[in-house]
Amino acid sequence: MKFTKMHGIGNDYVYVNCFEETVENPSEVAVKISDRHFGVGSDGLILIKPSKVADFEMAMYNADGSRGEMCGNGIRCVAKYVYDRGLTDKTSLSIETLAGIKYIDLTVENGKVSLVRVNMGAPELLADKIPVISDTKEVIAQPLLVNGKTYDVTCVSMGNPHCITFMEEDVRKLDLTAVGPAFENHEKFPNRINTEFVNVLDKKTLRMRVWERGSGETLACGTGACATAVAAIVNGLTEEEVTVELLGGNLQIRWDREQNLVFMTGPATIVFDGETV
Ligand SMILES: N[C@@H](CCC[C@H](N)C(=O)O)C(=O)O
Repeated sequence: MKFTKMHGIGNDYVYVNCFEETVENPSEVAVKISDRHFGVGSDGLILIKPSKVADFEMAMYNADGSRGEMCGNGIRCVAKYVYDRGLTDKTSLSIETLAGIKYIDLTVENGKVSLVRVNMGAPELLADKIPVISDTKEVIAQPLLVNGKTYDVTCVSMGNPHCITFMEEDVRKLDLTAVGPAFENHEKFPNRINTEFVNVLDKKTLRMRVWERGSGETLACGTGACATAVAAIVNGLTEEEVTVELLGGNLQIRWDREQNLVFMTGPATIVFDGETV
């Protein structure tokens, strides 16, 4: 199987061009190929496929083989792949995901994509749609007991579920391997959850670390950065356009509240091409 290793600010996946390749059991392939010792090493597997309803389809699998509805860093990489590799010459394109069709604008320099802006659609705050088990319609700044400690959490879906916790403690010092799995598998989250640990640096800047459902700690999460920006705005912590600083780099996120659409802008990088034996 031919593949391409790519990353979006350090959130790395193995990409397979399914116009040329067939992947029989993507969940199994995702587990094997993601292994950082016995495989290629990645946060998961992303298939680039033909679509009947959009220009392309993206199918994403976490490192544990589970399917993610959407991947913000992944969709920027898919957009770069299809343009740079000549599968399209469009600089505005649409990509089908399990979370609906996303619309993308490319910045091209010297024939290659340098920046990708994604219309991520509307955020979902209703608890039963995320889903989060709750007595209230939405979960905004509510206490959640995890491993004997109470966290103040806000939950948002960007097509996939996120639980955001703003804290005073420097998130760079947290041991996510201790607390991440407890959030991910908490009884309140029937579909498990991605968790963002966040410091508000100022009205325009957030610092975030993420524990991803199905992949553990990653260097960045695009849907997580969008969900975090929305959570910060509904909690009155930031303005409507923010820079989210992640371990692997920065993303620009804007929630246009008039249209109720979230826009994410960031880079995408091709690392190498390979072939499995
Ligand atoms: N890293 C991604 C999100 C990948 C999916 C997530 N782990 C899930 O299961 O929902 C991003 O950049 O958005």
